[in-house]
This record gives sequence, structure tokens and C-alpha cells, in this order.
Amino acid sequence: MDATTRPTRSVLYIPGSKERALDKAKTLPVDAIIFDLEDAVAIDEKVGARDTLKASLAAGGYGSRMKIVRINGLDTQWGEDDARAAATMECDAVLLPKVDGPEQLDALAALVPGKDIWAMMETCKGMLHAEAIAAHPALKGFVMGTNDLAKELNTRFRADRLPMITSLQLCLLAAKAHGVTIVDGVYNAFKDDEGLKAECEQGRDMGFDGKTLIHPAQVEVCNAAFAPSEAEIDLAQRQIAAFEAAEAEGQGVAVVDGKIVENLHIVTAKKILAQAEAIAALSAE
Ligand SMILES: CC(C)(COP(=O)(O)OP(=O)(O)OC[C@H]1O[C@@H](n2cnc3c(N)ncnc32)[C@H](O)[C@@H]1OP(=O)(O)O)[C@@H](O)C(=O)NCCC(=O)NCCSC(=O)C[C@H](O)C(=O)O
Ligand SMILES: [Mg+2]
Repeated sequence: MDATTRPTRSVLYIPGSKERALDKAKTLPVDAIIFDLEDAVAIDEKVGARDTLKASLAAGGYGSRMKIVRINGLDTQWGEDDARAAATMECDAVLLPKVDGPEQLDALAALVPGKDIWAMMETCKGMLHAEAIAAHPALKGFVMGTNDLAKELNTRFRADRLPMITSLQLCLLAAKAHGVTIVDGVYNAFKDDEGLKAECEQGRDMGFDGKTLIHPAQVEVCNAAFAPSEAEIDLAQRQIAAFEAAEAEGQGVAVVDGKIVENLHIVTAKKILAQAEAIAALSAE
């Protein structure tokens, strides 16, 4: 499973200070976990959470779930020590909050040599510098921070997210242009399955690779929304078969369900099948 097919449908935040939640996550069918040292951890617990988290990651048990550690900003009193601690943790990536520009990633890269870096995209400056941030050589993923973004923009909550569509699109454009994974922001009302489903579907329609979550009850809805559906898998298989048959007859175009199928559609079809296989492999673990 490579970086392009590794599923990131569901990305669950876990407060790095909560041992019970750290243990619970080992049993949840999430594709990735953000072990949080930032906003989910109370000020009095910030320093202790580093040791709790380091011990939990060292003990293992998270299987093939991607392990991402979110540190505090480097401009806070905890950030640099968090980064030095994260550099020694059993994790796949370090996530920096409130990234305004690529120079902050340079500073983090010097503290966590060899680790992949992910960026929280949640400030107005970050939106305006999204392309330069995505282009950073250590940067492998974007996480939308829609709560902080709403705060900075002074938007009101709307189910259609119209006030932040431009920001979401700017980050999507930057991520796709540089082959970077991008996951959507959290849905705060964690008992509202219908609202979550609608926002997941909107995120999938827009091109997000997955969504960040705050509670185990959100995982199932999210995994379903960001996995290829049976209809999509069936269509992809028929497109590939039809295109191969057309090519064998010297044609460059096939027709499936009344719609043309060209080489570019086959690229998408093969990606869908690869994603479905990768998800099936995870489920079989
Ligand atoms: C929201 C919560 C505080 C609710 O917690 P709680 O009241 O304990 O929920 P439940 O009693 O329903 O929990 C049932 C069991 O599930 C475990 N649990 C709960 N949450 C998690 C979790 N996130 N990961 C793993 N396990 C979890 C409980 O321990 C219970 O287990 P058990 O007793 O064994 O059955 C809580 O869900 C929570 O703290 N969520 C995370 C909040 C968080 O991480 N916030 C920061 C990230 S959001 C953000 O910052 C986005 C961004 O920066 C932006 O700007 O938008
Ligand atoms: Mg935030």
C-alpha cells in the first residue's frame, strides 16, 4: 500500500492526556489517529501528556493505523519541547497547528529530522499561502481546521459551509497540485449522524481524502462516505473492461451507460479499484 492508496477516510483526534481514549483507539476501525497535544489537552496537563503519549505509542497496538502527533505551535511555551519529544516517538508524522507559511515548516523540520510533517490549515494567512505550504519538501498532509478558520473569518455556522468554501477549495487546489493528502475539518455535533453524513458527502464530492473526527461514534458514517461505493466499483470495472475491448479493436474511446470513456476516466477507475482493495486489506487485518 503506497501513499497514494493508503486510506485516510477517518482520522480521529485523541487527547494525548487521556489514557482510556488512547487505549480505546486501538479497537476502532479508523484509518489514522491524530494524537493531540494541542487544543484537546488542558494547560495543566500539557507537559504530562507528552510522557503519556510517548509511552502509549511505544507500547504499540495501533496496527496499521497512521499515527500523527499534533504538537502545540512553535510560538507557544510548549511547542519546541513537544517537537523534540515527537521526534523520538513511534509516529508516522508530526502535525503543526496554525501554519501561516512554509517558514514555520522549516523550523519544525529542523526539530524533527526525517519525520513527515502535516500542516493544520486554519488561518487566513495559511489559506493565502496554501500553495507554498503544500510545496514544502517535508509536507505530506493537510488537515483543515474549520473551527479556528471560522473563528478567524468570523463566519456563522451553515450546513452548506458556503462561508468557507473558498478556503476549502484553495487548500484542495494546493494539495492536489503537489500530491499531498488532504482531510476535511471536524463536525462538532458528534451525536448528529445525519448532519455528519451530509458534511462527509460534501467533503467527498469536493475531493477530500477523508475527514477528521472527534468521537468514536462518527467513524462508521465517515468510513462509508469516503470509501468507493459498490456502484462506483461496478462502474469502474465495466469502464476498464469496455475500454480494453475498444482498444483491442483499435479505438481510443468506449461508451458505458451512454457516456464516453477515455483514457483519463480509466485512470480514475483504476484509482477507485486500488482504494477499494486497500480498504479491503485494512478490514481483513
Ligand atoms: C467530545 C468528548 C469530550 C466526549 O467524551 P466522552 O464524554 O468521554 O464521550 P463518551 O462517554 O461518549 O465516550 C464513549 C467512549 O469513547 C471514548 N472516547 C471518546 N472520545 C474519544 C476519542 N476522541 N478517541 C478515542 N476514544 C474516545 C471514551 O473514552 C469512552 O470510552 P469507554 O469509557 O472505554 O467506553 C471526547 O470525545 C473528546 O475529547 N473528543 C476529542 C476532542 C478533541 O480531540 N478536540 C480537539 C480536536 S478538534 C480541533 O481542534 C480541530 C481543529 O483544530 C479546528 O480548529 O477545527
Ligand atoms: Mg484548530
